[in-house]
Amino acid sequence: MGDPLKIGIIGGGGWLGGAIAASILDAGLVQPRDLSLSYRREQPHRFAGSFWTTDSQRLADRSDVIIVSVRPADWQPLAVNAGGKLVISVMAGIRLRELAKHHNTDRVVRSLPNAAAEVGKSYTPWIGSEGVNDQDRAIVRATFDACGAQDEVASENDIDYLTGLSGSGPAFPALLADAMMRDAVSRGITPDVARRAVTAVLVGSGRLFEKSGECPAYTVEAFVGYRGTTAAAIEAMRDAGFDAAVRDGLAAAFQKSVDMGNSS
Ligand SMILES: NC(=O)C1=CN([C@@H]2O[C@H](COP(=O)(O)OP(=O)(O)OC[C@H]3O[C@@H](n4cnc5c(N)ncnc54)[C@H](OP(=O)(O)O)[C@@H]3O)[C@@H](O)[C@H]2O)C=CC1
Ligand SMILES: O=C(O)[C@@H]1CCC=N1
Repeated sequence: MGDPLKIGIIGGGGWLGGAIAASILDAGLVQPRDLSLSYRREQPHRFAGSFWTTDSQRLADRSDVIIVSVRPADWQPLAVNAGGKLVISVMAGIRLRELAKHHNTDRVVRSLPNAAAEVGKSYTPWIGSEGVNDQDRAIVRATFDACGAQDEVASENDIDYLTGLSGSGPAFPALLADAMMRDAVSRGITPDVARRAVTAVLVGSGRLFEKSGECPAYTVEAFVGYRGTTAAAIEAMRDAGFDAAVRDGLAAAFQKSVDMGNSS
């Protein structure tokens, strides 16, 4: 067996960095003493036994793998020389070429998890640079399997598109849930009941969807074919522009990711 893996998470005090840290610790991919996390302002009281620092270069020096999880706007001023080590970025928009140049390594991975990493249910597409080897790939898979599911994809264009589809994805059911809740409350349903009803719909339909493995079009058609209340709702939502709203939203996220890459 080789030496235990040492992992550092720059921005480990943040939302996604903290979720990844919790997932890889839970999965036993890294031991607490081999995990380093950097923060900027206030040290979070999490991950006892791990190494917290404000010095991200120190973190990089004591790690084999460096995960970069700061907001894209905070990345340019982040001067960290990885010296050829594996760098895994979870940042939206930042391209492989820029990552390699900025961190002085040809072993870089661009990935895009989502907020469900917090409950071990992220979906994470990723792509590696030419310098990434088979062992690096195995580390990336293990890292994002610990957070949910992952796929290596064919191009950075795929990452830009999936940044909207799955990276931003958890926001879309939240948007639907919010609209449903507000409608329910406006019709006199108590907020408590509305919240419980909407939460049950989201969680229950997610589980159902996962279990059946059906194509969503088939499910929708089955409901439409029933010719009841659900068909009435689906047809009214579609007439009101549901499909176009989703298409335009995904296009806006895709474009934003490309624009962020052009300006980084
Ligand atoms: N949240 C999400 O759902 C997803 C996020 N992402 C990507 O993940 C990245 C992180 O996002 P998220 O976790 O939401 O953001 P957060 O703001 O929650 O976390 C970023 C963290 O980075 C810290 N930070 C900033 N600069 C430095 C620095 N120089 N050294 C050490 N720490 C620093 C911040 O500290 P401080 O609070 O003190 O400023 C903060 O805790 C982003 O690039 C985003 O694009 C990708 C997919 C999904
Ligand atoms: O909204 C964002 O920019 C980040 C990236 C994908 C999800 N959250």
